[in-house]
Amino acid sequence: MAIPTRTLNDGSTLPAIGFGTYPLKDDEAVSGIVSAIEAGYRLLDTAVNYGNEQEVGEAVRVSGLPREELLVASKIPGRHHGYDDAIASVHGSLERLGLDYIDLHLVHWPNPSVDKYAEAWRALVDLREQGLVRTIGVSNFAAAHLDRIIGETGVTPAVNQIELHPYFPQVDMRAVNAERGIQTESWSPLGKRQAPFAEPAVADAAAAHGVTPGQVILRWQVQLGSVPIPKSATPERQRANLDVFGFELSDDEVAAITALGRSDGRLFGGDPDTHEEM
Ligand SMILES: NC(=O)C1=CN([C@@H]2O[C@H](COP(=O)(O)OP(=O)(O)OC[C@H]3O[C@@H](n4cnc5c(N)ncnc54)[C@H](OP(=O)(O)O)[C@@H]3O)[C@@H](O)[C@H]2O)C=CC1
Ligand SMILES: O=C(O)C(=O)[C@@H](O)[C@H](O)C(=O)CO
Repeated sequence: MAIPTRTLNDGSTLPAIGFGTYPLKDDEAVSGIVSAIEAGYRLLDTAVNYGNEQEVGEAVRVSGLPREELLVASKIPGRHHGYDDAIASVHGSLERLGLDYIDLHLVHWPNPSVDKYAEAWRALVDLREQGLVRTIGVSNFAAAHLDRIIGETGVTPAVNQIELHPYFPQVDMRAVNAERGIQTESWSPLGKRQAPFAEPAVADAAAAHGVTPGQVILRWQVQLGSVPIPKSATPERQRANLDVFGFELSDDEVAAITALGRSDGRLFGGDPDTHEEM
């Protein structure tokens, strides 16, 4: 089944589901990403800090698909936030990927104590002008971080990739993004090691629709309007995770899953206002 698309504020599109590549490395990464592409994924999410950009580029070539049919996303790490460092960071990503442009590039974390994320953003704005990156966005940005970079550059990120899963449904940040015309992407969309597959809200919906709990959670993500990027090294799960466009959750089912949210629901305490990741 064809994957629907989301139109971004710069006129480009993203598939409604992408593929997360962390922590895939080495041969497992190449074979895992090639099998994901064969399953139908067209958006591949990597980062400098995942140490697997080379493998992502290799998988793109091994897949044999025309370059323009795939979207590669990467991220600038905190240690590269100075303007010149950010420019060099993206050139490094291009080199490791072996690509002549990157489809989507994000500032990975704001690292507010370093206070240079606005410089990294200005670098992305300039790299987009040069055509080296097609679409620019951020990750783990709170409202104040977004408003600062928008205010300083007049350029609104196309995407904000944030932690979002049933135990952390990000009601407020989804609204913050939507109010600014920013597409939300969900990292750890299944809840990673805390996947709430056995929660009645999830298990009951799975039974009602004849699908798996993982498919219910990813369908919930789609109906929230976010773009989830589940990771799986297993071809069977890769295919199942993509197969969420043949059923629809009711409003009550969506609300029941959202109600699983908890104030301490973050996976590792990654609060963008305080978490530092270099
Ligand atoms: N911007 C940021 O700060 C962050 C971005 N990310 C991005 O988000 C992506 C996804 O997040 P991630 O943390 O990997 O978490 P996910 O929620 O995607 O969960 C991945 C885990 O779930 C397992 N899994 C996948 N599908 C199923 C299924 N259908 N049934 C049961 N288990 C399943 C996988 O195991 P198996 O492989 O064995 O199937 C893996 O252990 C990352 O790969 C990365 O690209 C992640 C964290 C932070
Ligand atoms: O995977 C990422 O993109 C991250 O930003 C990390 O924070 C990652 O989730 C991790 O390793 C947390 O311990």
